[in-house]
Amino acid sequence: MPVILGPNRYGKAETRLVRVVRDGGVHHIKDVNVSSALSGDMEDVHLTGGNAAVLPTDTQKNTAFAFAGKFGVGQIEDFALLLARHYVDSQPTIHHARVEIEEYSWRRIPVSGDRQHSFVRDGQEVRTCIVHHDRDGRSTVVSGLRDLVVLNSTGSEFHGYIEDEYTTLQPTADRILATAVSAQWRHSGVSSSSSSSFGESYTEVRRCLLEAFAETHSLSLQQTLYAMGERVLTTREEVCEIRFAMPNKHHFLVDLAPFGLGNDNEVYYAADRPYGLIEGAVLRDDAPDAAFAWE
Ligand SMILES: O=c1[nH]c(=O)c2[nH]c(=O)[nH]c2[nH]1
Repeated sequence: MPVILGPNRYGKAETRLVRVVRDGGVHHIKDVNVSSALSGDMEDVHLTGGNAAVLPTDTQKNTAFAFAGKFGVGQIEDFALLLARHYVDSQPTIHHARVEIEEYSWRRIPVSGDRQHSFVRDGQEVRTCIVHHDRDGRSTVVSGLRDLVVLNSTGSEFHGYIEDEYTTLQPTADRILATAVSAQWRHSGVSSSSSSSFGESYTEVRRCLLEAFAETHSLSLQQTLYAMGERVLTTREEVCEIRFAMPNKHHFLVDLAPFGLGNDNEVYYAADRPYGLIEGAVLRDDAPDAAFAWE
């Protein structure tokens, strides 16, 4: 039976890289996790074990560290583009590079005196990007975040849904709405200029997400998801599509009647599982073709 090699890629996953930028006694921390995946002329390595086309994953790890030393890390999208372009442009056997970076943010610990080198991890939120570059010169950039945990303690209702023989959920006109937002947004174009605006874009998209979450009177988490996406797309022209995964972090009112107490929307049980999982994309109706951006 004839057998052929299917789609494949290989690379170094999760190179944990920390760079300290020293501005005199004032230090800055860049803490990232870099994963690269390359594809191209990889028939031989799979079919015969000939490695002539292979840029070792160990070299990919070294390149991430070397580039951090040589160029700094800066905005993760720029660093990912730098790496992806380098792999494709420097190695004829590499036709496509995918670079994914996560960034963990650190906040300075305010202390008296001139000590400026102590930090505390800034929550559990993670900034992300996935960049692709191919030998036709096409680049795509998807920026994102995950574990942005938000809660509205009122302003959320849920009623009017299907009720069948298995439904026990009570309709509510006032509930807690909480979620851990995972969002990824696709940039319409990728400029090759070195004056990056990915930092400002990230800050503003995040602001849109938070403001839309807070300002939307919610009849469902789905409606809130759409409102958040719509806010980003109507505010940030560089973004053409945004995808969400939002767990509904259920808060159930506790029945305090057995203890002779009422519960006027005050005491909740915060269940961690199971959770509703609401996923969806919001995009411009004229969004350019995504090509391989989401792969
Ligand atoms: O916002 C919600 N959307 C749902 O689809 C759903 N389903 C459910 O049980 N609770 C909720 N809440």
